[in-house]
Amino acid sequence: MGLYTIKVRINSSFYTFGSICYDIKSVISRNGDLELNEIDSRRNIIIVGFMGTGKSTVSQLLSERLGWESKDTDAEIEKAAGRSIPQIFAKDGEEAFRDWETRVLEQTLCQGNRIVATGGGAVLREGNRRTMLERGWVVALTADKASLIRRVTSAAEGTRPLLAGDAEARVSALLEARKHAYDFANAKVDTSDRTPAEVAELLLQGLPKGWI
Ligand SMILES: Nc1ncnc2c1ncn2[C@@H]1O[C@H](COP(=O)(O)OP(=O)(O)O)[C@@H](O)[C@H]1O
Ligand SMILES: O=C(O)C1=C[C@@H](OP(=O)(O)O)[C@@H](O)[C@H](O)C1
Ligand SMILES: [Mg+2]
Repeated sequence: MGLYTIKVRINSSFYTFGSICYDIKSVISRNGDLELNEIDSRRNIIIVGFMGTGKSTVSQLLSERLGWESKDTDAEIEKAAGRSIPQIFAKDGEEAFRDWETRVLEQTLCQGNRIVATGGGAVLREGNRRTMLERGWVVALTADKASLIRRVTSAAEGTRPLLAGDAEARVSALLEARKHAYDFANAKVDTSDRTPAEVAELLLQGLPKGWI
């Protein structure tokens, strides 16, 4: 047997090994043994879907309803980067944003009992899809094109760099490009003619029996 030196760079309060999350605070060296406490990070509700399907809105409602913490990966990215999403896209480009997204998704899902709203493009990387399926129940919100356009062009909107310019044309092109991107989810809820509260209710009804 050779002698191995294992170096772990700790820059966060958890550490992932394979698909399991360990709490760094509970890494104790007792009698020279390394102990890692596994965090139960397999029970989360993860919301995916195209921009404007209502992921961020519905995650807040579910959080109030279940008393689970709600996290929005876009907000977490902005906090961690200290910049807005349009600023990240403008200065570093989409790939840099996707790298932030992968890191934040991994961190956010290293806990349990969370409602996690993702950004519409978080499903594009295979590794992200795997992480989501390993860490909870993935629900895809959908909506027809007219509803999406109405929502993403409303007064308070304008924060999505991928829709800059002709938002209607961009929604059409991206919807086509991503038409199968959300198929991996465990369940789907159509939000077109539903209020966010109705969407939240349907989503809860579709959870596996005895899961919450
Ligand atoms: N079911 C719904 N019906 C009508 N408007 C909605 C619905 N869900 C969300 N919205 C509105 O659409 C816009 C986008 O919602 P948001 O939650 O930010 O979507 P996402 O996070 O999926 O991009 C917001 O102005 C929000 O108030
Ligand atoms: O679909 C996408 O690629 C994106 C969706 C946005 O989130 P929402 O889906 O919450 O708008 C945000 O992550 C970013 O602008 C990129
Ligand atoms: Mg959102």
